[in-house]
Amino acid sequence: MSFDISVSGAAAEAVERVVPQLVSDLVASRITDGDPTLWGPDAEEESAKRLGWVQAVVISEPLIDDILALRDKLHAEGINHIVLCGMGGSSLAPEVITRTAGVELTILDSTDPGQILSALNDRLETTAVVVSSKSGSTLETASQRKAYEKAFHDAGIDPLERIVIVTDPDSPLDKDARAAGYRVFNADPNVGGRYSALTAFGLVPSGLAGVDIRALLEEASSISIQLAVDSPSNPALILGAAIAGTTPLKNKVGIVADGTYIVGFGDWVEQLIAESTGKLGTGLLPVVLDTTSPELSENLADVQIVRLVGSARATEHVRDGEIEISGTLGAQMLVWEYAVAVAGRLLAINPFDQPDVESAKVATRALLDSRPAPLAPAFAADGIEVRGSADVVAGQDTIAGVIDALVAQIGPDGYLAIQAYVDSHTLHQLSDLRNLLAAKSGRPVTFGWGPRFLHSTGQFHKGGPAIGAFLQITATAPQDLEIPDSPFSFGYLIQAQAAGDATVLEQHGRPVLTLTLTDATQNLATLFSAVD
Ligand SMILES: O=P(O)(O)OC[C@H]1O[C@H](O)[C@H](O)[C@@H](O)[C@@H]1O
Repeated sequence: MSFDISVSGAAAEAVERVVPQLVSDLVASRITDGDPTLWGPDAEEESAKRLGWVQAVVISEPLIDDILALRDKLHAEGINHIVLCGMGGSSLAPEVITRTAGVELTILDSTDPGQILSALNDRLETTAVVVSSKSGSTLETASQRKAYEKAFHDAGIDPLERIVIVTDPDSPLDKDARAAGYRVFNADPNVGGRYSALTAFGLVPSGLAGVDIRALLEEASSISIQLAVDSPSNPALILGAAIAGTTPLKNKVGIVADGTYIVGFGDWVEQLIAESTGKLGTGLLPVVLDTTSPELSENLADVQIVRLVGSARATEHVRDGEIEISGTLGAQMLVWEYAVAVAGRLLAINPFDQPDVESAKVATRALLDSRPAPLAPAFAADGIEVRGSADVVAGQDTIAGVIDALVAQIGPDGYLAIQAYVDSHTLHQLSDLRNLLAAKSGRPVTFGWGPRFLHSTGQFHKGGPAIGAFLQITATAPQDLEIPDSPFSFGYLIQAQAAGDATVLEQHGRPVLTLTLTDATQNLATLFSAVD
């Protein structure tokens, strides 16, 4: 069996109560048939052009030979290092697919100048770059493309030979890239970014990097008939009911890899859940945990634990109150896509739009256009500059003090989001703050690298229930990097992205604390001791 699920506690109660209704409403077969009326009249127009993922396996099959032929051609030319430039749905699937397969793929989903420089300086002579953007208008991706074009030119390499484009037909990128003479793979425009794992967006970079993408599609195919059937044993109906049907709603979903062979599934499913459901003041907050995370033992009434286990047998030993899942990667991707669509119906929202992502982009764009002088910090301590909401910074003069003040703002049903707009490779230790702050606050804590998370959980933070408190970590970059043909640099862009999102969060009445590391390596110790 390619997929198994076991439920207990409130999730089991939800399955018992909700699934019969889903079956009698023919939800599974209607999703499979592309019925756009399942999410109400307001969602109908969008849903009508967003259900193509149901047929992704069939649609993607013809792409495989072209991808493998290009891989062979690149190999024959000695090109064996693949970089992927893309944000959100254009990079999260290839990340989990290649990590699980143990295949190298350098993913550039950052605007941090140091991180971009490291990628540009890494094996350029033997590198091919996939530039992926469904809309073809994402600023980060366009900037990364320009940086690689310049780097190839400067090295005397023709970018047309080394850059491959994945985008929707007729997008601005599609038109521009075709006119310039780039190799372009088009994806199905009737699939939204976060549902695009099994389309060209997941397959082109993963296939070029060396993954057996045919096997991935076969894994998904093996479960597709089960998902289309209106039956109480349909795993997507069970999962959808278990995560979105509990009463009262457990609106945080703690996802922990505990025995699964899949590496990094939480980071992919995080976007699918958060961006699909976090809107109109409701939604499910995904919280990616590890097996030592405090949330697993705290029995928080509003957190539903989902444990990704190793084998079907492991799901027979489900822990009290948990959901346990096992399965192949391709099958899990398709099951979760169906389940989140089901969750959208249960939560009475449109699972295919992302109305609040745009607000942060607009605020960032305003800063990029006007380029105001940086806001003076409220204070600085031990080389860390402190800015933030008045409730958090007023009366404080230590890093420990402001962090405590932010934690004190988290309500009984709230959560803390750590958002680190830094080089995620050199400052990887920052993610260890998550478990520490979860222990300190006794509440769920999410961790995201900026600007990557803006395209993943960013929608929930602004469109979901207004219960988050936000810790931004930024850094003064030791070196900046110009974006070719742009009035601002990567260093300016990442700061504007943090400041733009902070403005929008504060407009939603949420507390924000921004800590700027002026000497990142030295400041880490201060930060960790302030949290302890
Ligand atoms: O693939 P792109 O069009 O560049 O979009 C990348 C990301 O952009 C936005 O943030 C959307 O909210 C995401 O759903 C999407 O995955």
